[in-house]
Amino acid sequence: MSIAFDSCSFGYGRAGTPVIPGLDYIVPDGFTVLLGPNGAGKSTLLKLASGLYQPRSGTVRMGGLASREFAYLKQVAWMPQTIIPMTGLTAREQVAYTGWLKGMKKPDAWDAALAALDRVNMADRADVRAKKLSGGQLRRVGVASALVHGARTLLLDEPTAGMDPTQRRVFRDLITGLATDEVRVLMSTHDIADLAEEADQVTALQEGRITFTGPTHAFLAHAPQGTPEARRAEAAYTAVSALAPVQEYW
Ligand SMILES: Nc1ncnc2c1ncn2[C@@H]1O[C@H](COP(=O)(O)OP(=O)(O)OP(=O)(O)O)[C@@H](O)[C@H]1O
Repeated sequence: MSIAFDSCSFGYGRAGTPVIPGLDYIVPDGFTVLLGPNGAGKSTLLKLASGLYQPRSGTVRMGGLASREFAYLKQVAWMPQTIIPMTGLTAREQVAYTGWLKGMKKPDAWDAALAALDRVNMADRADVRAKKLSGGQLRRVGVASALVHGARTLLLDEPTAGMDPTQRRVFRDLITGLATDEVRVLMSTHDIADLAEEADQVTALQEGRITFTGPTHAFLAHAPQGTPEARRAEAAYTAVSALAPVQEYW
């Protein structure tokens, strides 16, 4: 069951212009990259999908569940742009705490935390204080926190921002492997050239409106003929950014 936005509108403050002005969108299966320039509304969309924000009008639902229901929140995991280490907690405690917040029993959360840290190659740091971890290690803790309670949709907000190219490659491989038949991953990024070809699907956002959503090969087909392979994703992105918003696609 996927997350569906139906005429979803959202703005900051009561009277503020909507940042998301009436969005219809279904989070695709597999691994989807969410592209868009600064301020397009990517983080806002992810927060709406996570249930952290509620729409001003319209709905965000998963099957019969509205995004404000706890049963919905248990099905999704959101990784913010910045992972804040919790004072005094070890990596394992921080991940287990997230699991507990999502309704897991303490012993289950404790076991699942180690398993999640293992999936991100951090099991050997499980007992290190989160404050002592490097930026990259802390991001892994963030991914482990997203994995700990077995969510069906992972919402990752620019998890590779600020990483060096090598670190980014390792991290990207890790994230690509998280999507399965049962688990959807929606990840925002600025890193168009690197990521588009590894994703199953691409969604492009412009001023809170979707200009493209579909399989990666269909996205890349927007690159003008003769564009060199290395530049296709970027050229396709430029082309879809100029498209009119998608009106109906589901
Ligand atoms: N807390 C806030 N209060 C008021 N306006 C906000 C707030 N957060 C975001 N905005 C505004 O909402 C719009 C969308 O912001 P959002 O962070 O969702 O975009 P984004 O695509 O994630 O951008 P970036 O790539 O720079 O992270 C921007 O115009 C931004 O200034």
